[in-house]
This record gives sequence, structure tokens and C-alpha cells, in this order.
Amino acid sequence: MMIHARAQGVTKHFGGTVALHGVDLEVRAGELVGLLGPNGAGKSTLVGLLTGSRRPSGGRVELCGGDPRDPRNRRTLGVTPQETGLPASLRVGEVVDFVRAHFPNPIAKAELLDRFGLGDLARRQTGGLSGGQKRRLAVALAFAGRPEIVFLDEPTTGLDVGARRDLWEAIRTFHADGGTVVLTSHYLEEIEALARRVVVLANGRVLADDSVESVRGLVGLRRISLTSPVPLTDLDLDGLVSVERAGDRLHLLTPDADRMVRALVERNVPFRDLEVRPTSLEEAFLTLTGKEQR
Ligand SMILES: Nc1ncnc2c1ncn2[C@@H]1O[C@H](COP(=O)(O)OP(=O)(O)OP(=O)(O)O)[C@@H](O)[C@H]1O
Repeated sequence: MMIHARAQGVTKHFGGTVALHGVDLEVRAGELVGLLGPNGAGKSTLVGLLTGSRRPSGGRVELCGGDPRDPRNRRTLGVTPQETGLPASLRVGEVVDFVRAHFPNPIAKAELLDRFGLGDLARRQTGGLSGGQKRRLAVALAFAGRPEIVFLDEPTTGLDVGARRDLWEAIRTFHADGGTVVLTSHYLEEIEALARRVVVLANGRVLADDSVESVRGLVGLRRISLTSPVPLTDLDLDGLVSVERAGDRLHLLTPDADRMVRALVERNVPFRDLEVRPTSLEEAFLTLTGKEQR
């Protein structure tokens, strides 16, 4: 399978700040990859390197088989950066035409506007759009040139639930038609909703590159919730990773829920309304990044 984007041992320094420490990543044609990480993890920096807007300090980056800074390798690329400066006095339709004009075979204006729910806004000046409408336009522009690969940096930031769903649908449609997608997000449900492969970045390093299920499995924690008057913290329970109290509920994280429940029963700890479930991706992610910081 063709590799659409690749980073090999990539480092990036900004003065004394090391944004990326030897990152390896391969994105194959037709993949949909989620880049997940906390603020400052290096997601935008990595996207900038792969899309040719920045140069690596060390290592190699490749886009469509060559240098991302070479226009020949960028012909099939679409990008939505995290911050988009739209010319305030231009109308939505004009901005779309302006961007379409840069491509040999752009998507029809009406189709693009329609796909991103912007049809009614075509004659509005971008300066008068709401934050969410601007965001939708910025994401739509990434698709104007009929790209084969798009990089979407936090595409749904500032969107309400409905607009986010619609945008997910547009991204899914693009992917279902064979498009390659790399998206960054803080919204873990977003990665879960769209991607099967997730790359977890923290402090400039790849902590995990696997399926959503495996990233959860990697942490392998179970969450036990129960109501109990006993705080549990002084019981010295084997395998207890953390205890959190929320109102009268206690939430425990442990790799072996069966064993933990047996230990509670053996010690005659009173409890009721016991629930056991796998940890969410969000919890897995916090555990992974917590380990890295320790
Ligand atoms: N132009 C720059 N000059 C100096 N430092 C920078 C620059 N761009 C990024 N950095 C630093 O590099 C690190 C990684 O930043 P980056 O924006 O890639 O993270 P991110 O994962 O995209 O974060 P966020 O989720 O907040 O967007 C941070 O410490 C950031 O402060």
C-alpha cells in the first residue's frame, strides 16, 4: 500500500523548546488516523512538518513520496490549520472560488458549500460569520481541490453538537470514497467516532500507535464504581491504581477487577450498586500521559 505521509526520526526545536523528539509515523493511502494528545504535545508541529509549512530540525518527512515543501507533492493535499485567517471582507462564495482557482480540478462550488452546510451562507462576508461557521468554512476549504489526503487540525473546535456530527459525516464520506485523513483532536469521542487507528502524542513523543481498542488494552484498566462509607484509601488494596470520590460514589481503577472485588468482600467492606466497566479512551489517554510525565 502506498505511503501518503511519513515521518522518520523527526525532531523539531523552537529555540530551547523541543516540540518533537524522534517521531516516526507512516500514513498509508486510504487510512484515517487520529492524532491524540494534550495541549503542547506536538500535534500541530507534526502536521506542519508533514504538510510542508515547517522544516524539521532533524530526521525526514515525506508527503506523497517526496519533500512536502515541493509543490509537486502538494497537489493532492488539503489542509485545515488550527488557526485560519479568513479575509473578513470577502464573501464565503468568493473565498471558496479563490481557493478553488488554485487547483486544476476543483470540486463544484455548490457541492462543496452543500457538503459542509454552508449553502445559505454563500453571500455572507466571512467577517460576519460566527466562530463555528468560520471553522466549517476553513475545513471545507481543505476539500476544495479534490485532495487525496487531508490534514485537519482540530476540525471541530468551537462547533456545536449538530455541526460536529455533520462535519464527521463529511469526513466519513471523504474517507469512504478512498480519501486519506489525518486529524488531530482533543475530543476523544471524535477520534473514537472516526478513526480506528490512533496515535497518542505527549511531550513530543509517540506513546502509542495502535487501534483504539489496543490503546485501551495497553492500559488495560477496569473501572469499578460503588457506593461505600469506607474511603478505601487506607486499606492498602493490592492493584489499586487510583480512588476518586464523586458525591457518595467511589471510582477505583485497577488492572484486575475480579480480584479487587474479592478483596473488598474478604475484608467485609460494605458497598452497594457495584459497577465494573472498561476504561474509556479518555481514561486510557490520561493514564498513558500521566506515566510519561512521571
Ligand atoms: N512557533 C513556535 N515557537 C516556539 N515554540 C513553539 C512554536 N510552535 C510550537 N511551539 C512549542 O512546541 C510544543 C508543541 O506545540 P504544538 O502546537 O505542536 O502542540 P499541540 O499538540 O498541537 O498542542 P495544542 O493541542 O495545544 O494545539 C509546545 O511546547 C509549543 O509551545
